[in-house]
Amino acid sequence: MKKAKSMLVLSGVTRHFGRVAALDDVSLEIGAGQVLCLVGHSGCGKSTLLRTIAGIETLDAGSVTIEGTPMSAPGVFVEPEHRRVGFMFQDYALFPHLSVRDNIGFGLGRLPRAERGARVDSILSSIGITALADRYPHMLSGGEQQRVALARALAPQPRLLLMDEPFSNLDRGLRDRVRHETLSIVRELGMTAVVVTHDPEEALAIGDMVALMQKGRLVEMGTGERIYDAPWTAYAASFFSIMNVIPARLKANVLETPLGRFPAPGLEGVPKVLLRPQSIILSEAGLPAQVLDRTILGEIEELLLAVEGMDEPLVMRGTSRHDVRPGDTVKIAVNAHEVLIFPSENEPV
Ligand SMILES: Nc1ncnc2c1ncn2[C@@H]1O[C@H](COP(=O)(O)OP(=O)(O)OP(=O)(O)O)[C@@H](O)[C@H]1O
Repeated sequence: MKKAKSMLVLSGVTRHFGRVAALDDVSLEIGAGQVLCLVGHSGCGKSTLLRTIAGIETLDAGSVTIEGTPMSAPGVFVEPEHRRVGFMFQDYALFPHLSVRDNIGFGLGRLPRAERGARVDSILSSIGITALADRYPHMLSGGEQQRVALARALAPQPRLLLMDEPFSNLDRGLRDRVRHETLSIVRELGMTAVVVTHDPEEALAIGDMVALMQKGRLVEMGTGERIYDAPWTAYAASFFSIMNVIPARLKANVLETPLGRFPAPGLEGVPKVLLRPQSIILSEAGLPAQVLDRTILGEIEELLLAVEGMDEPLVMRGTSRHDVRPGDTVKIAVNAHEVLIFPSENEPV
């Protein structure tokens, strides 16, 4: 497949606030038409990175390049309004005293009046909110306000759309629908977008590429499928999924654990061994474990199990129902190829 032309290149982007390294040597690249999701715990630097791309924040070192032109680099700073970047804020930041139509047209001041009107009509129609054109923000539901904020960010026809937690103000049921619709619009327009979220599932669901950040650094970037199924770091593995931490000892290229022995050629030191709850099954041929608790989480059943040699209960999850209760003894097995093993030196702090 032909590689898409680079829309955005970040190289060694660094930004300190006093002693805090909000961004520490972040480098990444996204192609035209791709959606990148920046994800990580609160305070890891996601918003600062987005603001740096927009030019609302300056850099201490590194560079931001859009479509091959440096925007922020040593001796270069292109003002935000000249970057052709659309920004959608978490709280939407709509102007309360302006109608929907005027909110959307706000950034189009330089266009002749008739052209501005036509542009606003066209975006109202493509986002499906023509009926709301003459209302004011206080007359709109949360989902409608989100739509207007999206329309306002898209109206100046940016080459890059930046969205900071665009769905976090919506409640659960509405969020999934609005998220789906928003992404459909972004994809139909062929927009390149960078979306910030703290929600691992949301990142996997919407990003062509997912970039996981921790303490100002980029930990891993990849497709959602790769970063979930085959994480390079224990940090990423545990960020996107609940994990059981399995105590292990390395002996002659074999890991000895309370759940069995697993081949680990070439490993040294004290590796970290992780296992997803769904990688454990009940099997007559398996090891004994005692049921501590059983919880039905809707579609999923969760068993907490005590296993000899493990200090922490083992969490097992699956869609099958098991007729067991606390105190019962069961036999468990693990899918050996689903055991995640990380060399100790591979870990960010
Ligand atoms: N203007 C500022 N002055 C001082 N410190 C700041 C400023 N902006 C951000 N920081 C600090 O930089 C770090 C990164 O902040 P940032 O807002 O980018 O994180 P985030 O990942 O977006 O967090 P959240 O998900 O909570 O919004 C934090 O430690 C924050 O306190």
